[in-house]
Amino acid sequence: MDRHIPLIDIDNLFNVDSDSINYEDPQIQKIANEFGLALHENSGCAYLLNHGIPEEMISTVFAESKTFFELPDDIKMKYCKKDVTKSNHGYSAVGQECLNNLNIRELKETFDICGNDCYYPEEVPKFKEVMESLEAACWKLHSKLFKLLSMSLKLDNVDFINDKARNCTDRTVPSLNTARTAYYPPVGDDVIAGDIRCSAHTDWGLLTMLLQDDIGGLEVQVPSKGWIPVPPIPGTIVVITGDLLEKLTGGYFGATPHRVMIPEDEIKMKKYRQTFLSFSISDNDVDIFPLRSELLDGDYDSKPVNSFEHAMWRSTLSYGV
Ligand SMILES: O=C(O)CCC(=O)C(=O)O
Ligand SMILES: [Fe+2]
Repeated sequence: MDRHIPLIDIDNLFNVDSDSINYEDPQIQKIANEFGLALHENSGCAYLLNHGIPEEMISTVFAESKTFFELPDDIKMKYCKKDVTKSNHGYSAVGQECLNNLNIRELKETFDICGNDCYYPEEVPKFKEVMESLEAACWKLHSKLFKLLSMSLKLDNVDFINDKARNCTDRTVPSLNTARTAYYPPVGDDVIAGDIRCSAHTDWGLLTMLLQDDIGGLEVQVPSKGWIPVPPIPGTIVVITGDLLEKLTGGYFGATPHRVMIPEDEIKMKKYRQTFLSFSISDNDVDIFPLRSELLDGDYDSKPVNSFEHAMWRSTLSYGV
């Protein structure tokens, strides 16, 4: 099969205690180089194999999420986002969020977990626990992936990117770091021209980890090739670069445009699709300055961006406020 998106075996790094990883180990350096190259060249996107997050943890999140998304609308709306200029937490119905700021209808529903003022659907008692477990597992992996990327940049400090993410996984520290469960309802006869499952956009943060079911439809935009599919591969996680990583690395890891198409296949179109996403977004008070290094493009705009301002700007545009 002609696979456009690189597949990287990260050799169960998740299950190794972070402090006991030997970053001098040639095997770890090889993984770091492959991963860095995959995110730098063309696709800005990679599949991770042997990521170590238990499949059961993922399928439980999909099952509990489905129970929530299939509740009546009036119940789901009790949990909708309260004020998108302040927090990213809560439920969004079809048509509420449009990620490329246009007047396109996105046929998706989401529940985002963000911040420390979290509320959860009481109708689905296990929702909170399973979401937070998978979120924590993703956080553990994020910090290891940041180390690999710092290594691939040949930086002495393997914690260079972690230092910029700061404490975003600590809920007592304000950040827009977010975990999202997404549900794309079966596409019915009321679909209109222009409808899409998720419109073209880049993510706002450093890295996004995406777990998808077997329906497909995700695509990334690759400069020389246009839109290319990122089909589901069982047992893998998809990693996508975001705006803050692009800024931090002076464009070396450019943010990757992506979207989700409605399947052309009639049978698949009538099926729902589910994903879980973990977006790593630095603490609110972090200013991201582009790194200076001979590897990087000296022409990159050196103006810093503030993490909160950037993510909030993107978020409010998506909700039209
Ligand atoms: O669900 C997907 O496959 C992608 C969703 C996405 O890109 C997003 O929510 O930012
Ligand atoms: Fe996205």
